Amino acid sequence: MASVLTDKHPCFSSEAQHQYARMHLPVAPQCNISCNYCSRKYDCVNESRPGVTSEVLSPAEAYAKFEKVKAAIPNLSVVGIAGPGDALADWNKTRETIELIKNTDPDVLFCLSTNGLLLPEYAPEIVELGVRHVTVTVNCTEPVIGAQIYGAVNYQGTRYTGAEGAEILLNNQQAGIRYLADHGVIVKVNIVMITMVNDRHIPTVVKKVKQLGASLTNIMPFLPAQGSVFSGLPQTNMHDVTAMRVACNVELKQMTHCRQCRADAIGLLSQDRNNEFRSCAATTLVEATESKPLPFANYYKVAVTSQAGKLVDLHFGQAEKFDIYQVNNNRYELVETRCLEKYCSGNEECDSEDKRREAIMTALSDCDAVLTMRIGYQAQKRLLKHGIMSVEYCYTVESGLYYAVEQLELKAAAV
Ligand SMILES: C[S@@+](CC[C@H](N)C(=O)[O-])C[C@H]1O[C@@H](n2cnc3c(N)ncnc32)[C@H](O)[C@@H]1O
Ligand code: SF4
Repeated sequence: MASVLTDKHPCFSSEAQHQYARMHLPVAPQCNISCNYCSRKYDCVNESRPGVTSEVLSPAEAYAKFEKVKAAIPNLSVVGIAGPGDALADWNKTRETIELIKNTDPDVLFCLSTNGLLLPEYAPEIVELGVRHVTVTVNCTEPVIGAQIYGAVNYQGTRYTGAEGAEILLNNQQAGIRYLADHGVIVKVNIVMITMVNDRHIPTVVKKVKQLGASLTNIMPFLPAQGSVFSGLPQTNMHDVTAMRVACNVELKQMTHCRQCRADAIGLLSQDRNNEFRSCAATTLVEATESKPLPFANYYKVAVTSQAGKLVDLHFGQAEKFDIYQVNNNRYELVETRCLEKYCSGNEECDSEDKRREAIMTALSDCDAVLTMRIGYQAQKRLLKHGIMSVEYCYTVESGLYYAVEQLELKAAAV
């Protein structure tokens, strides 16, 4: 039977994702390990992926932001701490933030995300604080595989590398998951699927964490992050991720609706509103939208970022081609493919970069929406100035097109 705790948590329950909003409070910037896929140094405003945030807050600032968001989003059910580093590496700030909110709003569900290194130390306090959802990232169970994924593990004042460091991390993760599950905490395990590194080993991880008491796993595609050791590896194909989720679902419940959110995400999973609540945000995305006439004969034109045309599996900033579809709520047709330069070249400051980005906007300006796996705030804002809505989605192109139509119609109804 589904628990009331998971029923209201949009990340732990696919039913709750459409009804309940969550907010991530970025109060924990530090980390105690180095994952080779992680980069928190590259502060690109166009990025929308884990570890990215536009601000780091003190516990008091986080509390003030919570109050503001709660007033604006009454269906806010969950407050999570997902970095931008590790919730337990900055435990004092994490705990203080939770305590401040809990004292005034005892109904909020709290969750936190961790690599698990410090779970043996803090799991009893987590339980005592009343945190009932914890996400632990477990990418392998074998130290030799861990040695390829983790550059270093800093534990109790010593820096460990290779299989030695990985072994400490993996042992602590496993002990921590068992403790939490035995004490009534719902544990979700994130697994970053990295082709040729840990992909074949994932079913073993799922089996192990199930034995330890985890309730579900979330197999996520590896996203190459500029500035990370793995920046040159290819992004994991969504087709492979989906196949792995299906195979592992036989063993344990799988999360399939993860959006790999930013550390400051706010709102429903499908509609990140973090930009409305940034301390420096002068206008909202809605305010920035220019009106655009309704499309001819109720057909919308949607530009899709897809590697092979079947799945929405490409970041907007990485796309070099856009498939242009005409679509309404029961038909769609691919009308052309436009080859353009990449939006994100990594050369943020340069003047010609701005011109190039405007040229991309002009090339897409006849479209009503861009359907993409992920898109950053500045790129969304620029698209909206051209009257183009951005829709983040992570499954087939076909279902994504209908989802985009739904979003366009909702927007039209709200005007
Ligand atoms: C930024 S972390 C924050 C929580 C914590 N430090 C951890 O690693 O679990 C949130 C999630 O994003 C994942 N992640 C970070 N960088 C990633 C990347 N480049 N590709 C895919 N997943 C990534 C992490 O493994 C983790 O599951
Ligand atoms: S544990 Fe989390 S924050 Fe730390 S390096 Fe890994 S992904 Fe980044």
